[in-house]
Amino acid sequence: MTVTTTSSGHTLPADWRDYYALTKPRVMSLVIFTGICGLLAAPGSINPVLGFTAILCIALGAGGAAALNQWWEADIDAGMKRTSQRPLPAGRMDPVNARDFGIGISAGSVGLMGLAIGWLAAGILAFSIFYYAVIYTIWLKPRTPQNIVIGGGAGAFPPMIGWVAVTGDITLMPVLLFAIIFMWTPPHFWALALFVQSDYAKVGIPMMPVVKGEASTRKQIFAYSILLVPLAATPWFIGGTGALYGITALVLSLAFLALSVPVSFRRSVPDDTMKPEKRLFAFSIIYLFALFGAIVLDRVADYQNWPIPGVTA
Ligand code: HEM
Ligand SMILES: CC(C)=CCC/C(C)=C/CC/C(C)=C/COP(=O)(O)OP(=O)(O)O
Repeated sequence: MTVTTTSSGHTLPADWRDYYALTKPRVMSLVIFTGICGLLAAPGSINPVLGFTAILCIALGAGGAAALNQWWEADIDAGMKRTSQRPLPAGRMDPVNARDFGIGISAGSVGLMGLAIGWLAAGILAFSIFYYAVIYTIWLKPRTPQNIVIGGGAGAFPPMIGWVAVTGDITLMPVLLFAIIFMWTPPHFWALALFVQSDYAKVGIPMMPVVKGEASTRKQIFAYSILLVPLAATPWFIGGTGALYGITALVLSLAFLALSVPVSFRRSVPDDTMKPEKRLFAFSIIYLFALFGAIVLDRVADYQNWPIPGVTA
């Protein structure tokens, strides 16, 4: 077994990077960011050590759920070009170790969240782990083209968990933050699915482009992108944020909608470069980072006193 040495000369087991890869760090970086934003945007305050603990629990829970997802899907991942080099399909790790790692950090995250922060936040964290690892990965993903629409809920919980860690209760605002990610997920993923659909067809996963075809998928991307415009601005409309967030949300969502237009009203041709789809997918990630960053900036900049349409004169 090769070993890796750190800058200080300490050796690490060669497979620590595989355990890290099991947590899907690149994807989960945005998931955790939305959790941090939910915590920072919530009214009230939290001890910084407890705040850090809450975010650590969200990160461990997301990573544990991702490890369980990869343990369950090792055979599917082996059949897709995009995922074939992951630790399990590539044979670099014992599946039992991946499963135990996923269970361990998931359970640890829920227990620590409950003891340090509160059992409502811990309960939502536990449910989101179950939602991703069981409801989405085992039940929905292999059965229905609505898999990522319903399953998208799993990825929408982190900002609610961060918010509840501070306030201790679920109000309309964290529900709206959940709804925004829920509505964002289908165009985010289907833009990608349009240019990797052959992979999913090969392993028999009923993603929308495989089951309903490109035209239907493209129209649905447009529909969700239209709905995202008013939804993303709703926290402002109801007075939950100031105009800094509200205007940023409208500009970002209209840009998102504009990028969805070429995706929605075209058909791919043989050897298509799929540029519009790749642009929309890439922008979907920038969009969510910027949108949730704006929620925090708005809270910090205290724009709460700006005139809010329909609420103040
Ligand atoms: C069921 C819901 C979702 C599905 C099916 C999905 C699917 C995917 C897929 C297949 C990729 C390509 C990454 C790879 O090849 O490993 C990806 C990338 C990404 N996803 Fe999603 N995603 C979902 C939800 C989310 C959520 C909720 C977030 C964050 C809040 C998110 C953030 C990202 C990010 C940041 C990337 C880029 C990762 C990179 O650069 O490698 N995704 N998504
Ligand atoms: C706190 C907590 C539990 C957070 C979870 C957040 C979450 C569910 C994010 C979704 C991330 C994602 C890439 C889903 C796709 O899985 P996939 O198996 O369809 O993607 P793949 O084909 O790349 O493996």
